[in-house]
Amino acid sequence: MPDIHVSAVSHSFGDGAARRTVLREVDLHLTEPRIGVVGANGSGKSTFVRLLNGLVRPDSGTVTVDGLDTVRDGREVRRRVGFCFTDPDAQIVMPTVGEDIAFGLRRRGLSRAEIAERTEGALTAYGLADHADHPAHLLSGGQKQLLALASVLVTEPDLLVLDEPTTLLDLRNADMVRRLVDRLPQQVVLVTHHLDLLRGFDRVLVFDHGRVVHDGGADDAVGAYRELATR
Ligand SMILES: Nc1ncnc2c1ncn2[C@@H]1O[C@H](COP(=O)(O)OP(=O)(O)OP(=O)(O)O)[C@@H](O)[C@H]1O
Repeated sequence: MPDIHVSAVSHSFGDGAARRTVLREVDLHLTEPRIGVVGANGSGKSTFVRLLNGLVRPDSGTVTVDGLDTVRDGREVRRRVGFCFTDPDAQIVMPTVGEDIAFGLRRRGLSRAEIAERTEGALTAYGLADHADHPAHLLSGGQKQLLALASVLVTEPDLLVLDEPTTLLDLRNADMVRRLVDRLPQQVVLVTHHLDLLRGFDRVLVFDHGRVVHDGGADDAVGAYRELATR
């Protein structure tokens, strides 16, 4: 499993009176296969996971993935860290569903035959086989979320970061994503408000006002989060 080191990371957005500190002195060493991230709206979860592939550069402190610094070695880090955004529209880059899945593979210099084979496999695995030539922006919200997941997983990253991957999915597809995450060989960091997705996770971090206020097994952490939410 990749080795994630987050050392003394603080981060703020905005300037002057509008300055808002979103992460405060976060220190973590993450090596477990399944890591969940929960917390109230605005508690810093998305900002935290965006550190992991260098999308957010910390104001202070460092983040490394397998010894690679997410700022200094950003390009290499992004090859290893697959990232699925909450809003799948932010991730669709090509006109059709099939082309979108193939896009990440083309950038990796694979042969035409290999790209076609892997793309077809992903289309089938995510229930999108009938939509290969369909305009990607015309998919339903949930189908777009599945496409975003397929386009990232097809590149076989070492670490997969999922920021609320099931917000738009119906019950069946949300369940499909849960089972899929269970089976993945990769390390997964998953942000969610759907606590049932975290069943069996090795470690769950609870964020509150930019700090990790609880860090433990799934049951304990979910209990701590519930308590925090009802305070
Ligand atoms: N690019 C940005 N510019 C300015 N402020 C930002 C930016 N990104 C996030 N923030 C602010 O940082 C705070 C934390 O946001 P973040 O998205 O990390 O929270 P979250 O815990 O993921 O919330 P949610 O559960 O609602 O998705 C929020 O107040 C948000 O407005």
